[in-house]
Amino acid sequence: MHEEHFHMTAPLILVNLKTYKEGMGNRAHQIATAAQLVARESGAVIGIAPGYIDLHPICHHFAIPVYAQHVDGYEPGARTGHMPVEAIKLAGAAGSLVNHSERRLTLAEIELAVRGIQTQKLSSVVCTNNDITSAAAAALGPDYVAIEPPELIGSGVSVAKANPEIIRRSVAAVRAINPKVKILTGAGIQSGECVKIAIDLGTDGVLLASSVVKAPDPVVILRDLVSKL
Ligand SMILES: O=C(CO)COP(=O)(O)O
Repeated sequence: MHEEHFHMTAPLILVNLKTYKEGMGNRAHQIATAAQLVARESGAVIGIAPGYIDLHPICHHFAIPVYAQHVDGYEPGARTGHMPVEAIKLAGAAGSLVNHSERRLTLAEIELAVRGIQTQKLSSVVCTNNDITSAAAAALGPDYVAIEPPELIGSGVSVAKANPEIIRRSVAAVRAINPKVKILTGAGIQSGECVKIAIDLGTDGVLLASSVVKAPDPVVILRDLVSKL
C-alpha cells in the first residue's frame, strides 16, 4: 500500500526484517499482522521492510507502509538480478531503504536510487553511519535519512542510550543542509523509552530490526515501542 494512504507526519516505526530466518515467510506475515494490530490500536505508523519474496503478498494483505530493503535506480530493461523501482512499486511498496549498512552503495548509486524513487513518487529512506554521511545524504533530498551507527546494529545496545550525541549531531547536520528531510535513527532500539529519547532529540521515528524480528511475540515489543508516543 502506498505511503500517501498514511499520516506520515506522525513518527514512523520502521521494522527491517533483514534476512533473519525469523523474518521470512509465515513469520513475515506474523510480524506484519502484529504491526497492523498495534498500529490500529495505538494510532502509530508502523511499517515493515520484508525481503523481496515477501514484499508483494505483504503489500496486498496489510494496510501498513511496506518498504523494500534495497532498490536499484536503473531503468527496467536488459539487466539481470537487479531490482528496479518500478518493480517494487508494482508490488505495492510504499518506498525503499537505500544504502543500509548491510547493503552499502556508492554515492552515485545512492543518488540514482533516490531519483528513481522520487520519479515513482515513493518514499526514500537513505541510511547513514554518522553525522557527516547524514549531511551528504540530506543533500540528495530523500524523504528520510536514517542514522544507524554500525557498531551498535544488532548489538542489543540502544543508540538512544549509548550514543545520543550522534543523533543530536546528525539531526543538526541534516537540518542545516535540508530542513525538509525527515530523520530516523536506529541500532539497538528496543523499547518505548528508546523511541521517546529518539523523538525528543528531534527525529521523526526509528528504524529497528532484531528486538521485534527475534521476539517470541512481536506484539509485546511493538506495544512497548509505541507506549510513550
Ligand atoms: O539495522 C538496523 C535496522 O535497519 C538496526 O538493527 P537492530 O535493531 O537489530 O540493531
